Amino acid sequence: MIEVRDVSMRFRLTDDKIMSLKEFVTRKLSGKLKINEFWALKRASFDVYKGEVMGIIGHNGAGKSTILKVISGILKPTEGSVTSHGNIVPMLELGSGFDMDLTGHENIFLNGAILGYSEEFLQSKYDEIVAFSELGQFIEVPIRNYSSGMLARLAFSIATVVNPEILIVDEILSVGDADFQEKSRKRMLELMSGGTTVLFVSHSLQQIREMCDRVVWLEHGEVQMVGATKELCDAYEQS
Ligand SMILES: Nc1ncnc2c1ncn2[C@@H]1O[C@H](COP(=O)(O)OP(=O)(O)OP(=O)(O)O)[C@@H](O)[C@H]1O
Repeated sequence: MIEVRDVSMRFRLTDDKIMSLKEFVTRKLSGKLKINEFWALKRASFDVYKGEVMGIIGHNGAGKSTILKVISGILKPTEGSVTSHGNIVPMLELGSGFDMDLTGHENIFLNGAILGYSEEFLQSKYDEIVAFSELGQFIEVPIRNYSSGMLARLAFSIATVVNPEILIVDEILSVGDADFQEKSRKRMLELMSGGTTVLFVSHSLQQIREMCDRVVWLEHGEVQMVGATKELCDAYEQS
């Protein structure tokens, strides 16, 4: 269902603080621009099968969020390829696809449109989304006033209103209060039992052990191991 083949991702960084485009061009032309290359992913390959829940673990900076962005199509890999079959719903950085100046209500239509849902569809699902988000009257308030937990609730409610074929989740289950975490965990389990393929990053090994069929372990941008959850989490904990 998802084939990740020899994916490498290079970021180019400059140490210098450049204040304008003019300065950038002058420095570049005069050869004074120092650019460092950084490979956030190095020849990563793995498969995610239809209907399985795949966890991604690894220490800070291992490349977990980067691989999710590449699979979601947000970043184009420098080398390698990703093939996927089915519509992908990514829930990545909190608030991506949201406009902070708009209300929760307006953002349901904005974010929903970005995810590819029609206005009529969103209209028909609006009450359900608001009810699931538990935002109540806050739905009419600009979201810049929301806490990160409230934003996560809104994002999760919009993204899971339909059963996506592939759901990509970055740490979202660790945001919000315990009750909502439990509710979103149940919704994820429901989606999984309905055949949705899920790819998710979590720093909580307990969550990974509980929810995943298989796990990819990334370290410094490289795939360290791919395997069954228990075996892999045991190895990771011992490392
Ligand atoms: N847009 C970018 N430009 C430059 N470097 C980046 C960019 N995005 C990520 N990186 C770097 O790539 C590396 C991998 O980042 P990534 O966010 O994928 O790691 P992660 O495993 O998700 O980390 P964490 O667990 O801390 O969230 C990091 O060193 C990060 O600083």
